[in-house]
Amino acid sequence: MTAEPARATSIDGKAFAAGLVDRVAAAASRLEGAHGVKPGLAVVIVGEDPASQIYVRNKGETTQRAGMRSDTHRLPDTTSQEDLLLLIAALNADAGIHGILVQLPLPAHIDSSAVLDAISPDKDVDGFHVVNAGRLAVGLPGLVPCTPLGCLMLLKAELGDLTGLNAVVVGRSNIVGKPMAQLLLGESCTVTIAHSRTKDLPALCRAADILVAAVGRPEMVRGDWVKPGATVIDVGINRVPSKDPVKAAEGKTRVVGDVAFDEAAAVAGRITPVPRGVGPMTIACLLANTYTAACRSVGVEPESLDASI
Ligand SMILES: NC(=O)C1=CN([C@@H]2O[C@H](COP(=O)(O)OP(=O)(O)OC[C@H]3O[C@@H](n4cnc5c(N)ncnc54)[C@H](OP(=O)(O)O)[C@@H]3O)[C@@H](O)[C@H]2O)C=CC1
Ligand SMILES: Nc1nc(=O)c2c([nH]1)NC[C@@H]1CN(c3ccc(C(=O)N[C@@H](CCC(=O)O)C(=O)O)cc3)C=[N+]21
Repeated sequence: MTAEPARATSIDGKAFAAGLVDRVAAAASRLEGAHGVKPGLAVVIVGEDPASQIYVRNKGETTQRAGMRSDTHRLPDTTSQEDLLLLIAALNADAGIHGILVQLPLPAHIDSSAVLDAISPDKDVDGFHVVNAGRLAVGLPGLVPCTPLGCLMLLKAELGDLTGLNAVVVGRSNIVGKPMAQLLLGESCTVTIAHSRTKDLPALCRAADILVAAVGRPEMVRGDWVKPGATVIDVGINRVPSKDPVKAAEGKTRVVGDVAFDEAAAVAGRITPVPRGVGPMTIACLLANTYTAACRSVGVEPESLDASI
């Protein structure tokens, strides 16, 4: 049997993200020129999780590249919840900081929701605070979680108007699946949210014009789950052993998504790769949210950052 050639367009999230970072940088420099406000982001990381360290470093570098202030607070994994809450209170009160991100997951002895809800909703650039989740649900302006926001920007750049399209979101987390579904509903898609208890997931996915996979299971979505011509957004970031058995034995890993890329690309119209798909958009949207929060802190309407590549 010969492999089917891939025919889907691979959506270049990395290039789109670079363009977005440039637009944020330009808008942030105009904000600073006009109002003397330099957007500032504080990232708090508790513990030594290596994947988190890489992500936090990328964020710091990209933030500075965008001409914004970036502070990283690294705390030992023995930090008490009380001390973490004290740091958040200090950052809430710091007028030079417009965005606060507490890297997840937190160590088990800390109650994540108590920590996330201690962040001022106006500085909650992750959009995880219950107030921002509520604003998104009722259609009020707030701060929208970065990963679903990045997915929506890619979808609108690729497809234009999404009205009436069937969207299936696989995953119902508060961080990705639920806000993704809210955003697609806001674009007048017909939205179905699937999860681990969904019956006949492959058949459900085959009805989707837009299929978003946010599951955390390497290559779970197969080619025959995809409707011909559909747009597939792969949010998954999964580390699996390297293909080369020698390297795998040395503990080398590679990153794959929640979608079996080659199979799905043979059927889909458009698909995001992993890496270089949704991941870079998450970071770019974090900067966009920090810019938005900085504008609102001085009562200025943020400039539109939406644009095609
Ligand atoms: N690219 C990026 O910037 C980011 C990527 N990620 C990645 O996205 C993925 C999802 O993250 P997150 O939402 O935080 O993960 P969670 O583990 O919080 O949620 C996973 C969801 O997938 C569902 N699920 C699990 N197994 C199945 C299954 N067999 N069939 C159908 N649904 C299933 C779960 O269902 P149930 O609720 O029933 O348990 C749950 O709703 C991960 O790979 C993560 O690394 C996350 C954040 C940012
Ligand atoms: N409070 C909080 N907010 C988050 O948004 C958050 C978090 N905690 N915890 C961890 C997850 C994961 N996440 C990623 C962001 C970017 C890439 C990214 O840039 N990925 C690149 C490189 C991938 C690689 O090679 O490792 C890519 O996909 O091309 C990946 C993962 C944000 N998260």
